[in-house]
Amino acid sequence: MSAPTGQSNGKSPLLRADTLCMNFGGIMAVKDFSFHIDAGETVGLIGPNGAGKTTCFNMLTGFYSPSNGRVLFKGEDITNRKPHAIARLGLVRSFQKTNVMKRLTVFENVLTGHYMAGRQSLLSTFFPGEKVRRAEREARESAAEIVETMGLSHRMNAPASLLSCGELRLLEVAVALAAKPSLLMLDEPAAGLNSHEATTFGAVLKTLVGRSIDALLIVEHNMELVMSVSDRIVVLNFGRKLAEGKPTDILENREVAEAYLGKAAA
Ligand SMILES: Nc1ncnc2c1ncn2[C@@H]1O[C@H](COP(=O)(O)OP(=O)(O)OP(=O)(O)O)[C@@H](O)[C@H]1O
Repeated sequence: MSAPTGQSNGKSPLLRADTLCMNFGGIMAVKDFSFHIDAGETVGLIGPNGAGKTTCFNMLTGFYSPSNGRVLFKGEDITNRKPHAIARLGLVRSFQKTNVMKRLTVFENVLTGHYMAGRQSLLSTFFPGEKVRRAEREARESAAEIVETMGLSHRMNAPASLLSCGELRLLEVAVALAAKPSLLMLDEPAAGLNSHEATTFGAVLKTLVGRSIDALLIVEHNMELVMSVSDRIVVLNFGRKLAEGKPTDILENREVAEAYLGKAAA
């Protein structure tokens, strides 16, 4: 069931992490963690509180320098690169904290996401030529398309402050998509959603790979959601990979049940 070396089967993976370790002053938060993500996949990274999921996210995206190991993205070694340089290569992450500006409309938020990720110079903004005007047009078209992809067209001109929790979570993903990721990494994107909202959210997430992005990595505590959207699940426990496999295999895995619920419940 598991792929302990983090190697994909034959193909070159989109992302590959080899024996990542993170040592916080003597505490090993992550130990020898290897895994991969292929283009076309949605991978769920799960584990009990404190298992090391966010630490992994931070190492994969340049926010932490691993104490050991390396990260390859599209075959390029990105270990110790700066987060913005990694994002420019197409590896974009969300944070548990919202990236939405409440006073801006849905459309304006997504457009802002474009500009934040853009490379337009200040000079060209003040003295726009045809090239800048074309880029502006394309950014607006792309923002409208992303809003539609996320199922928020009917809320396009609504201030974000008026959105429901479910709509807000969708908008957060839309803003991340504006950075044009190849691999999108979402850290607890469904936090606070009720069951109905989580179902809608999951249905939208399922449409993204192959349409807007090449692959998706999702850290999520909502088991129903993560099991329904993921092709493959990787389980962390005490900083180590405990299991890896299809959602159905993970749901039946005794060690995983024990890690989450304690031995008595397994
Ligand atoms: N900056 C830090 N300094 C010291 N210890 C840290 C730091 N960040 C995380 N840790 C520790 O590393 C371990 C893994 O934490 P991490 O936040 O990665 O887990 P997690 O799986 O994301 O948890 P949660 O599901 O609760 O968000 C925990 O024991 C945590 O206390």
